[in-house]
Amino acid sequence: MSIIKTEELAVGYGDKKVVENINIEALKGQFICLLGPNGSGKSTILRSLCGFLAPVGGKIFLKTRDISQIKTNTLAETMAVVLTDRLSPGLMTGFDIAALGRYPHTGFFGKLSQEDIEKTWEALHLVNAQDIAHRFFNELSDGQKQKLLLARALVQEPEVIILDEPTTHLDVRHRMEVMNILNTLTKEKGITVILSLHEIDLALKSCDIAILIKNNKILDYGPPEDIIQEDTMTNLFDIRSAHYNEFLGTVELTNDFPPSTFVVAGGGTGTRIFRALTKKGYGVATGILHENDVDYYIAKTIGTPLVSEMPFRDIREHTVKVAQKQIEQLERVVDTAFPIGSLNKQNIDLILYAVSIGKPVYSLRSRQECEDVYGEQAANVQTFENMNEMLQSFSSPEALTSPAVKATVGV
Ligand SMILES: Nc1ncnc2c1ncn2[C@@H]1O[C@H](COP(=O)(O)OP(=O)(O)OP(=O)(O)O)[C@@H](O)[C@H]1O
Repeated sequence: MSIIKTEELAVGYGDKKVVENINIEALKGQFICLLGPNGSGKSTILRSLCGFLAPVGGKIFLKTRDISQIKTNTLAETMAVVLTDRLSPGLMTGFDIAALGRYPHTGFFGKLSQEDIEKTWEALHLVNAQDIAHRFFNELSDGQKQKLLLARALVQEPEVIILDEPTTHLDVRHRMEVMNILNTLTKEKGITVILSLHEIDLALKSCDIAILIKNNKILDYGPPEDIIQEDTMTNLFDIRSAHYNEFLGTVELTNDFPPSTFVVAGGGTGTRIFRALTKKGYGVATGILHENDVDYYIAKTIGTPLVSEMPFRDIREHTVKVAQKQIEQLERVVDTAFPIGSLNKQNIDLILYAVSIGKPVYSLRSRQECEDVYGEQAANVQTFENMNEMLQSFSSPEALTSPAVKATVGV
């Protein structure tokens, strides 16, 4: 069932159009998220959808009725709004704030009936805010206030809730809680939720429909699984210093330092090392990674040169040679203590090769394990108990190889 529909909607201020040609439809129980850079018009669209801002052009329908023809009180029976504006409610308690949402249902004097009181408590329980109900709103944290504003929206018993950046200022726990509550509302109560968010990964993992906004228009609109590709987020936000991995849902800082360290990784053991080296300014090359390994996805997203092999295949002679060539040109080799199996045992040979040509090898395996794995050559491998200890023993990143090396390893 269609709850909100727009036709050739243009939103903005006065004559100025901020976003135009908006043709979207929100169905019952859908979780819809607006994504876009600062100033792209997310708040302007949300304000228009809830009738606070008159459209510059086109139409908005709330369950087939033109929203401009609906009185505010009638609108409030169907739609609840949680905007970012700070409330200064004087000496009101958490309960009072939540109960404000009953106003479309109370009589002329706004007196709460027993039923209103019960419904307010119900909403407070639903957002897990019953313990702050008797405290003054002004004295609560942003996360606690946000929960009460959600409760206020819920007691309205709306069919649609519109929220502008409901997770701003919240810590990770409250952020997850708010998103969980909203998700439950859509799935269990059939409420349609339309919101804007800045956390890309959270948005894409939670929402049924993403609306991507940039340069005055809707770039794309649909289920994130269908519309988000590898470069979608980097293009949407014009990100230069980082890349978004749609498969893992993470943003990784780009590493474009000249490679100095070859990280022999696998099974996810390389990920935190790639990130740590990137943070400290060391260039990285890595291998030999199977193309279904999490280290492969992270290394690709970070943008490091990498030597890879097809998933579930033995590492071929040729691939080993490519990795050896890279090692020859770099300063050092790191053994991440990757798990060893029949498909990647050549990575052990790779480390032995590095030792044989005199490259410093740094290992995160225990001394005993090194001896088991590298035999006599273990004496030429330095072991470290943890990554930071290992990084401290590296020469400073300024002393790294020249950009020419980067060219030779094929960046
Ligand atoms: N009251 C206003 N009068 C005129 N222009 C406005 C007004 N409010 C916002 N704008 C402009 O409209 C454009 C879109 O702003 P909007 O707040 O909708 O963006 P947003 O995507 O929500 O941004 P953010 O992610 O920073 O919250 C911006 O250029 C902004 O300067």
